[in-house]
Amino acid sequence: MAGAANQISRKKHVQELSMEGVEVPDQYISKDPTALIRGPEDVKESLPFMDLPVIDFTRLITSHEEEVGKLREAFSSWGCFHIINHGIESIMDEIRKDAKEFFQLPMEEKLKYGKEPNDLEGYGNDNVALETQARDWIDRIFLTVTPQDQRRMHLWPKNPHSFRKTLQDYTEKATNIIEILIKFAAKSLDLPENIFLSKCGEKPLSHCRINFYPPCPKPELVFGLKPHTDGSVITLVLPDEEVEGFQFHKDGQWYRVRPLQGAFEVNLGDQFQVLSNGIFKSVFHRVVANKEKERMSIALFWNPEKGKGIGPLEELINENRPRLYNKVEDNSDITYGAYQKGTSALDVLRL
Ligand SMILES: O=C(O)CCC(=O)C(=O)O
Ligand SMILES: [Fe+2]
Repeated sequence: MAGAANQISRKKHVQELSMEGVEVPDQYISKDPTALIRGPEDVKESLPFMDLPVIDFTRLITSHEEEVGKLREAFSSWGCFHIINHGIESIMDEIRKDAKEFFQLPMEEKLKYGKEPNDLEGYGNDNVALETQARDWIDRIFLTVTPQDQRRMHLWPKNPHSFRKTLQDYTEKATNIIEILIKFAAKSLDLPENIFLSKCGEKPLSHCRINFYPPCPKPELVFGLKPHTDGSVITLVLPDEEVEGFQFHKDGQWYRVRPLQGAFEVNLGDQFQVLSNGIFKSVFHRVVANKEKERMSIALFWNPEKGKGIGPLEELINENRPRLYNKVEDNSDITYGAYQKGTSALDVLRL
């Protein structure tokens, strides 16, 4: 009987489970003793808050020295920070509105853009590669954004009718911010501004993931997203403005983050750690579920051109700082495999 019940719930999306108010199904509850958390007791309200560094984007792009210094510090000892004064507040509101509307549509409408079971792209829930691994308490839309000729347009929602255009406008502006941050990251190390970008090739690969975390009756048993580092160079996250949930790990401790109105959150990914020969640090982070409230975030993952080998910049290798990582030809398989196993891609790349 239990098996049959599992079969049924396995097909359901988290949003349906949440609305039906059923018990949290087993496959969402972590049982793996080697998982990166010890248990729900270190997840919840007992954790301290920590404000992330706040970078003023307008001050940064006018090469305000103090702001460039703050960026370097944020990249090298946090791997995670907020940016304000970025100038794209109105399109932020639009994409939030369209994405929320999509998740409110009837299931049969959303399933028109549904992903295939072993695919990542489209609307759907968490894929797990291992039976022992718990599913994340999340539904999402995952789409390739660039290169444009690799978009799978049949998976881009047409409902609400403005969705495609809004996503196009939003990701274009968000990409611009990411590329400026990568330039200023180089400047902050006294390197030519295009040095990282040019290593990443002409056709960066970017994916957008709209993360929708429905309320969970027992949030202490699940993760919205398990602890992980992003495999990207940089991830620009449009966080939920009202509902907290994002947590990060620093100096041996997990911290909660309060939402900051109008801000983006930037996560430095593994590939930037590799490119910078370990000067910049990718951030270990996770998302916890909420008992009463749904939460939504929109992540834009920016990666090098597909097949472009990524290794530490020669300029950042010297006697005092020997090469830390191997060059890797295609990081995406390593990253995804590592997430599924609950390990870090950097362990695979480290010399
Ligand atoms: O929901 C969030 O705040 C973070 C999302 C995230 O970490 C991801 O999509 O990789
Ligand atoms: Fe992430």
